[in-house]
Amino acid sequence: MENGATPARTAPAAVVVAIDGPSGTGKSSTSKAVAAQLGLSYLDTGAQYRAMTWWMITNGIDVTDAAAVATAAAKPVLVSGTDPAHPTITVDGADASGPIRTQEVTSRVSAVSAVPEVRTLVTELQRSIAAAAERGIVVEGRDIGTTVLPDADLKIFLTASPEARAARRSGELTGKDAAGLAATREALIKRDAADSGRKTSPLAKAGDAVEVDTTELTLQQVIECVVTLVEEKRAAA
Ligand SMILES: Nc1ncnc2c1ncn2[C@@H]1O[C@H](COP(=O)(O)OP(=O)(O)O)[C@@H](O)[C@H]1O
Ligand SMILES: Nc1ccn([C@@H]2O[C@H](COP(=O)(O)OP(=O)(O)O)[C@@H](O)[C@H]2O)c(=O)n1
Repeated sequence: MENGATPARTAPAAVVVAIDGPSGTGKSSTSKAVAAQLGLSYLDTGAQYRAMTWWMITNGIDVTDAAAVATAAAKPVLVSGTDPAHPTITVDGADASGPIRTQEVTSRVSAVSAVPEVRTLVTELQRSIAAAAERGIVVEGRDIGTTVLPDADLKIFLTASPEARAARRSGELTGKDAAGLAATREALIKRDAADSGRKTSPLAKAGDAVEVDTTELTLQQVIECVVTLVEEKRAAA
């Protein structure tokens, strides 16, 4: 270095991480923790489809009428906050973080997210959020590695047995009673089938994604695994 000056420490290049997988595999918990640990932004794309669904329900749109959903899709203004310590979502300026988690929204979101016009709009929004994340971002969903960010630096596909996923979800919602567990398992399998079977950008593992089966792993182990994979990518860049 000329003049014996200390070289300025350059910030690591922005890294884009795509985390996909079915419900209850640990995408949200893992993505938030990895983003927080590495100083990256975080985007929950499922929350955006849920917000779109909530808006449709609130505005009296029949979510089984794909043409009506397609026509209305451009109306709501969705804004996602990308701080992993405090992720937010608003619809037309109103906080939607509570209402998007209801059973009503959960049971209808797959119908709305299957509508191509909805996906086009939401995908554009997701790409613009990712492009604006100066230090990089962890984006979680169903089609991030395959469609939204096919050039992501690292793609992870999380899996877990239906039993493990239902137990995790059921523990969140209703406690551990057997009837609740069975109902949660059925609803989860039905939503996976709808999300995997739709024509437009279905839930799928990208060819170059790293698959991590979380069935027998603790959340902490999954987080450590993903952080290590990101650090390896950065070191190799
Ligand atoms: N490896 C794991 N072991 C046990 N519980 C987990 C694990 N990963 C996530 N969880 C729990 O399972 C539930 C669903 O996780 P979440 O991150 O919301 O999954 P997803 O975003 O894939 O639907 C949460 O209560 C979370 O704390
Ligand atoms: N990239 C994405 C993310 C979610 N979704 C849809 O949004 C729904 C809700 O996603 P979510 O991530 O909140 O679902 P959970 O796994 O948290 O239950 C999914 O069931 C899909 O129908 C999608 O189609 N594409």
